[in-house]
Amino acid sequence: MTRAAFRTRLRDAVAAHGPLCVGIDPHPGLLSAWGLDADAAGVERFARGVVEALAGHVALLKPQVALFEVLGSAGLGALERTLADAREAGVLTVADAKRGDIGSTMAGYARAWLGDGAPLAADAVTLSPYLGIGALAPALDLAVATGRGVFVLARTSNPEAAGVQSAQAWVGGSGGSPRAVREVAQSVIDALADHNAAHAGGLGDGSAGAVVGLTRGTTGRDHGLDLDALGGPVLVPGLGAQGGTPGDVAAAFGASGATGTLGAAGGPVVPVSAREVLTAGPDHGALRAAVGALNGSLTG
Ligand SMILES: O=C(O)c1cc(=O)[nH]c(=O)n1[C@@H]1O[C@H](COP(=O)(O)O)[C@@H](O)[C@H]1O
Repeated sequence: MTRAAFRTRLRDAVAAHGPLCVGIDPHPGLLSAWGLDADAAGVERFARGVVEALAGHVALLKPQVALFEVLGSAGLGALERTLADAREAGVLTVADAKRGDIGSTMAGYARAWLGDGAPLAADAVTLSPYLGIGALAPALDLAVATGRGVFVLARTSNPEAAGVQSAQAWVGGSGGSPRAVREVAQSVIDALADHNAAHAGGLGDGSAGAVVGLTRGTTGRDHGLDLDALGGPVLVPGLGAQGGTPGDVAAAFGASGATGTLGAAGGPVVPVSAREVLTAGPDHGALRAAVGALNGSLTG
């Protein structure tokens, strides 16, 4: 299959629709508000309804895998059909699976979420680097080979993460590079930047994205994390239900963040909202209006 690099496709989608990524998070409370049962049929109608309403109106959709997985095989079937709908409708997806394991197992996760022809293949997947970023190589490599992407957790939106992600780590010291102390979150970003630099311009261009949450108050070029060398997209959860605002996106990532670019060659910056947008449903027009309003605030 021929396709452009994930980041190129994401940039085009952001240029067409605005930077917002909408999470497909079928929480029981939302199912009930939409008049649906909290079972696999309800989850499927909810998730496929979001795709139907928003395909052609949003740059990226992010199904939350946990909320399908909880229903076992029927839930995963619903997720398969949701991803198939999105593929057919031409809307980009990132499966929010937050996978990360030892390399040999990671190869299985990589094929499951990023492999051509895999039932659950999405355009990108979220990954956790806390078994060591090197352990994620099978997924980073498969993303390069297939024109897909990964978003690796660097600084997440939840306050409990600070103890691990803000710890200081010794990095470098091999291959002649000097040893230096870096915040763990920065060391993740630096590793992704190295990966992207090695694959610039091809099918893997910018395939290694970072997750940088909106709500921890210390993102962006002025406040610690240096994203300028990343050379890839940034997924920014925390908008809406977790308290983040479009103004916070601009404050954290600079004015360029709001328009979906970052640094000289980085980005796009893609803020995420699930619950705040989804509460506007199930009416398709109301969902589109909520997305339009948020995109307007992000770019205005
Ligand atoms: O990887 C993610 O998407 C993610 C990372 C993070 O740091 N924080 C975070 O909230 N998320 C996900 O983003 C979504 C946010 O949902 P809302 O808070 O409803 O907008 C959920 O599916 C979270 O699992």
